[in-house]
Amino acid sequence: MPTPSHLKSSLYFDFRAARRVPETHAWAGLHEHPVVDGGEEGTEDAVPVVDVGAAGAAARVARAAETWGAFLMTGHGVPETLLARVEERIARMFALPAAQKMRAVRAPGEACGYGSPPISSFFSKCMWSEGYTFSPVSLRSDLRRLWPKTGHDYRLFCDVMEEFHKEVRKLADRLLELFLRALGLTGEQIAGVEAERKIGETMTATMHLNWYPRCPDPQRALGLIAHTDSGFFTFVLQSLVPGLQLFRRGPDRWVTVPAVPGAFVVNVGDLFHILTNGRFHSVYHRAVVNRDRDRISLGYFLGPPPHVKVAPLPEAVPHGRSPAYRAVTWPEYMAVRKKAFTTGGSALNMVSTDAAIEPDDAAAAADA
Ligand SMILES: C=C1C[C@]23C[C@@]1(O)CC[C@H]2[C@@]12CCC[C@@](C)(C(=O)O1)[C@H]2[C@@H]3C(=O)O
Ligand SMILES: O=C(O)CCC(=O)C(=O)O
Ligand SMILES: [Fe+2]
Repeated sequence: MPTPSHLKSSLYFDFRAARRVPETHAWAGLHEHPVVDGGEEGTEDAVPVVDVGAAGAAARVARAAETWGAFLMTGHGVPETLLARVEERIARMFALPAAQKMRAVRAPGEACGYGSPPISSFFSKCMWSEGYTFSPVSLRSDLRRLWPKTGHDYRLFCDVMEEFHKEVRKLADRLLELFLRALGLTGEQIAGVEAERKIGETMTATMHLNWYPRCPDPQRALGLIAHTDSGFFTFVLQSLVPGLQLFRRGPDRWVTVPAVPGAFVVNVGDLFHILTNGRFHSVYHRAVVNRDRDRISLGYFLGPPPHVKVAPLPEAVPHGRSPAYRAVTWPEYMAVRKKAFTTGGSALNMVSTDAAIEPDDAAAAADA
């Protein structure tokens, strides 16, 4: 039986002091599929790179979203100096004393706070990571839980995260437009059709910071269990230490995403999979740890507001066919995913209509 998350989060595991990986953190079946390098340009395993500022970007986005469900995004215009400041502040936050971090611990049922990744509540083993989730629109009040007395570090953290959010939220709108163009919608349709316009206007952002401490026995431990992101799409900023792996089929393998300075990894999430009727598919991914260096990543998760139903866009459904998925809100989908985790099924299958047959990715990548 998995340990309830509130129990896990009330005990602080001191990664820094660990000289070995205890049974509580040792995962079986991690090496079921080979791991290949995704950085070798021109090879089949090369993770697609899309310069979103260049001509032809929509077509490249479409191809990457259809074939991989992920890509490395360059040419986005977010200054590298800002990204470096963001990373520095995240590292300082994770270096705070345990007692201070535990003040902000995520309570059961809470969306925001400090602790092991929310998904860990479905597993009996613990991951080799800590994370902090917050909403960028209420970060000044959220962050008072970590820095009750505010002060210099609090202000610098909030300032840099606000600046980052301002830049990246605009970028998300640009990328959404590229995605919709990639689906075949014209500029007029994007501007004029209520449903499409609403997606951009109402899209919400959540930030989740990950810290993967260096690990004495990385072959036995796992930073973040294989999963698909549940929302529309995610921007992942990873430090220069690689660790993010994408699952690819035929032959089944894990592809390590190269650490490209200044690039964001873009992951297609399950609700975008639904919105595009499965044309852009969500990507299974996981994070591994290493012996020598800590790793930090930032996930910027875009999705609909909680009350909005997400259903396949009519433009994404082939003529004469019915939509492959039923309409769901994000919280409804999370409840389905919770059920899928406990029954071992696929959440996308569970919201599909007869018109869609999903490969059971959950089973295929079940190296948990
Ligand atoms: C917006 C969200 C997506 C997320 C759950 C969350 O409410 C905030 C944290 C996100 C995250 C980050 C680590 C992996 C993941 C599966 C998890 O456990 O928490 C994702 C969630 C998701 O994409 O469903
Ligand atoms: O650490 C990473 O590179 C990936 C993080 C991730 O998948 C997530 O936060 O959802
Ligand atoms: Fe993820």
